[in-house]
Amino acid sequence: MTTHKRVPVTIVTGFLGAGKTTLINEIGKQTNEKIAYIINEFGDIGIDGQLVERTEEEIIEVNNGCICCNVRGDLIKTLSTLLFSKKEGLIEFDRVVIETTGLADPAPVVQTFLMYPEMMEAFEVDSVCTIVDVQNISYHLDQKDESIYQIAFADVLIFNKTDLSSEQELNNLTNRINAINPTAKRIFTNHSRININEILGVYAFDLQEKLAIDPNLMKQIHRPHHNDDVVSVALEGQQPLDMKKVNLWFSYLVELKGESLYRYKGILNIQGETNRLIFQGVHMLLASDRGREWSKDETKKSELIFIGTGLDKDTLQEQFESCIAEG
Ligand SMILES: Nc1nc2c(ncn2[C@@H]2O[C@H](COP(=O)(O)OP(=O)(O)OP(=O)(O)O)[C@@H](O)[C@H]2O)c(=O)[nH]1
Repeated sequence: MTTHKRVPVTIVTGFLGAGKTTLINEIGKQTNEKIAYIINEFGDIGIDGQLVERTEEEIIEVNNGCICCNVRGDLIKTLSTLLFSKKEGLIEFDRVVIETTGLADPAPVVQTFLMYPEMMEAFEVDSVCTIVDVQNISYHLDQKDESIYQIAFADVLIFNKTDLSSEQELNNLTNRINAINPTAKRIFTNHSRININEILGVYAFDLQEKLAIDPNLMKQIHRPHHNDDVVSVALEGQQPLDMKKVNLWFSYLVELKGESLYRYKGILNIQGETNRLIFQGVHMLLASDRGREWSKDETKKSELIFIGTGLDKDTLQEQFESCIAEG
């Protein structure tokens, strides 16, 4: 029997809006393990960290870019700090779960655990779990190489949002994905509701298999990716917003920009509301939800992030300001 003495690391990847944070929340609901979460977002404002429900866990947000390239140094620093804090008895954790940005290539993230002695000694990759948004993945595969790398590199493929796809569409999609990665374990679900024992403690990561996919994995070579056509625009403001105007603005965005808007999400301060309004969008699908109550000692504010192609910050800023409530 193999014993695993190092801290297991689960890497959760998948294209923008696929259901990664939803899975993180599902892990939180089911596990008794102490988990340190590292959440990397594409954009200047971290929304996901605020949407993770188990707040007593160690949640570290790494923003300012994508973990697989310009912030890889930040990832190593974060992991080193976690190790140090654990050694000093300041925190406890049995596992690390990393949520990458939806545009990350998982190979360089995995590389972190295979190339740096301090990391190799302390951590072991348990599995790379890729969430596949069955409603949008065909479009993403046509448009973005990152979604191909994420699928190719998976040990476990979670086909999510099956509630939004017909059986026929799912069959066609499975055939297309089989051609990219025929060996990964497959799980079909919606709202990332899986038995987490299917992804945690499975030790499915197989270096030889990964080298067959990417012979450069152990070298410092980084394939070019997310060419700068995908941008993120972050907006922030403290003045309360008018719900009716926000609805009109979002209808306009969904209708006219839905295709190029890969992901948009945020927390809104709506006039007259005691609770935060959470909105989440992936292309044409937009949902909103009442979040927790604003606490007395926090400043009420709205924070929004838009990720897509052809986005103009000034126009979005102007539209955002036009939603400010009067009086
Ligand atoms: N209908 C449907 N909606 C889902 C499902 N899974 C997740 N969602 C919704 O899809 C949106 C995106 O889910 P997230 O879990 O935030 O996706 P993500 O991959 O973390 O997104 P990014 O971190 O922005 O890339 C949210 O509004 C979810 O509630 C599903 O199976 N079916």
